Amino acid sequence: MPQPLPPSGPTALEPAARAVDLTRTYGRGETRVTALDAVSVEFARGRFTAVMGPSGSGKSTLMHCMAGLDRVSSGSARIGGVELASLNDRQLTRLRREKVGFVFQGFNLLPTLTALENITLPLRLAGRHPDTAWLDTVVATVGLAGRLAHRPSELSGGQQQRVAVARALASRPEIVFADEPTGNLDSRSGAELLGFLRDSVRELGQTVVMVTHDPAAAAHADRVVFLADGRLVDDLPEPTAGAVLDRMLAFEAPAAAR
Ligand SMILES: Nc1ncnc2c1ncn2[C@@H]1O[C@H](COP(=O)(O)OP(=O)(O)OP(=O)(O)O)[C@@H](O)[C@H]1O
Repeated sequence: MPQPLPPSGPTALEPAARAVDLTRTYGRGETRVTALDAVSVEFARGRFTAVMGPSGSGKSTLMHCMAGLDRVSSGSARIGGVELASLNDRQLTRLRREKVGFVFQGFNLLPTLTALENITLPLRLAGRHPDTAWLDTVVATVGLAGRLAHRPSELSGGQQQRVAVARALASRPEIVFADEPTGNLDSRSGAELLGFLRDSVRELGQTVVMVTHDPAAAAHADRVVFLADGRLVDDLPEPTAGAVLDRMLAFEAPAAAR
């Protein structure tokens, strides 16, 4: 029998995810690295947040700790009110399947499965039946109707990444984490994909957190948070590409002057 997940709490008011003083260190002694240093951040429901910062600033570590793919060293990471540190491995796996969607740079589609089979695979693994009406809405939102019987090799890179987005949304997760989802796409496919992610937030009420290096990509989000040296250093609402670029230059200027 699967053990029940702890209750999610008063969900309407609870942010989709929250970190409090989240610290993650790797290694010991001289090789010890503090990837995240007491980061506190909330990701509100129904919002699209971009996470930016220089290489090595802790962006992927933050995503992995928040998504339950990595354990925190100290502090708290919660999804919909559930403290991830309180879960055993089996409960964590279930929480990831049921409440979290992932979109990675490399798509991670299974080549022998059709687009539709790829999209519904996590649900089937979780022993759940897809909600057909929701699935139709997701497929229409990401513009994949007519491509569902194709295998990944018969789809363009942009279409493959849209399959990955539909797969992340298929379970109607509490939150979707996307790690540089446009990294392997040409600029047109990338812009399209960002439009679909934004539509999933605006029209379907989903919550998306996306790591990106690209100010134009970040400008599709409702908010940008900036990391530097494992710390949260800035928080920009309603970002424009210009404003994001200005912040990035402001962080880089002191480093360049050293
Ligand atoms: N498994 C690990 N073992 C040791 N050090 C790690 C591990 N994962 C990450 N780090 C270190 O933690 C720091 C933050 O890494 P992280 O991958 O989160 O940065 P990032 O901002 O996502 O970088 P990039 O933009 O280059 O992907 C880096 O110094 C990295 O070398």
